[in-house]
Amino acid sequence: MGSGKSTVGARLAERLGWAFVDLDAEIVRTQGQAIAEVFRNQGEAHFRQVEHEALLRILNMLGGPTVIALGGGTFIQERNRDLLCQRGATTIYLSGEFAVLLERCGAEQGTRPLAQDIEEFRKLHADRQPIYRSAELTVEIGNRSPEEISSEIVATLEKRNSQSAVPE
Ligand SMILES: Nc1ncnc2c1ncn2[C@@H]1O[C@H](COP(=O)(O)OP(=O)(O)OP(=O)(O)O)[C@@H](O)[C@H]1O
Ligand SMILES: O=C(O)C1=C[C@@H](O)[C@@H](O)[C@H](O)C1
Ligand SMILES: [Mg+2]
Repeated sequence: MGSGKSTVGARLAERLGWAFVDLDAEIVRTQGQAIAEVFRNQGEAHFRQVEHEALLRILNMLGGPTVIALGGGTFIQERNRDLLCQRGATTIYLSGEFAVLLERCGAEQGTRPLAQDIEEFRKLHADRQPIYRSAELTVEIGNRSPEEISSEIVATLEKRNSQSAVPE
């Protein structure tokens, strides 16, 4: 949470000339309520089901190359990781110091239900690390701007593509 998936994802899509979809924004649009309200009114289990269905719908409707900003817990569900893998998605973990994430989420107080209590957020973040790190690529956000982070991702993707090209 707060690593910049939505911000960097949008910038990355622009740089690549790809479409961009933000999974949380899609949930807000289809549910007609903020994420915090879905948690409050229907509970986390319901949110996770809605999140999974939204990811499936997005993947089924892709019209071309697309950057998808997942929610902070999307990749934690095994069924979502399986789905992304089956569809050939390149998964990228934006890794950052907890203090940076905390500061950013604190500035948007109330919007992330699982970041309300600092110690619970810290534990959740630590517990999730092994799964986040199973993404195909890990990018350290450091203190860099969205522009700098997306530049690194573009360069990494270009390098991977040139390495996987069949030599003549
Ligand atoms: N590289 C950056 N430098 C400075 N501020 C940033 C950077 N990336 C994102 N931010 C800011 O940090 C906050 C959180 O970013 P963002 O919403 O993109 O995170 P997220 O990973 O999508 O969070 P979530 O897991 O809740 O979806 C926003 O206010 C955003 O403007
Ligand atoms: O880390 C999480 O579990 C979440 C992160 C946000 O993106 C939202 O998807 C929601 O607040 C849950
Ligand atoms: Mg986001």
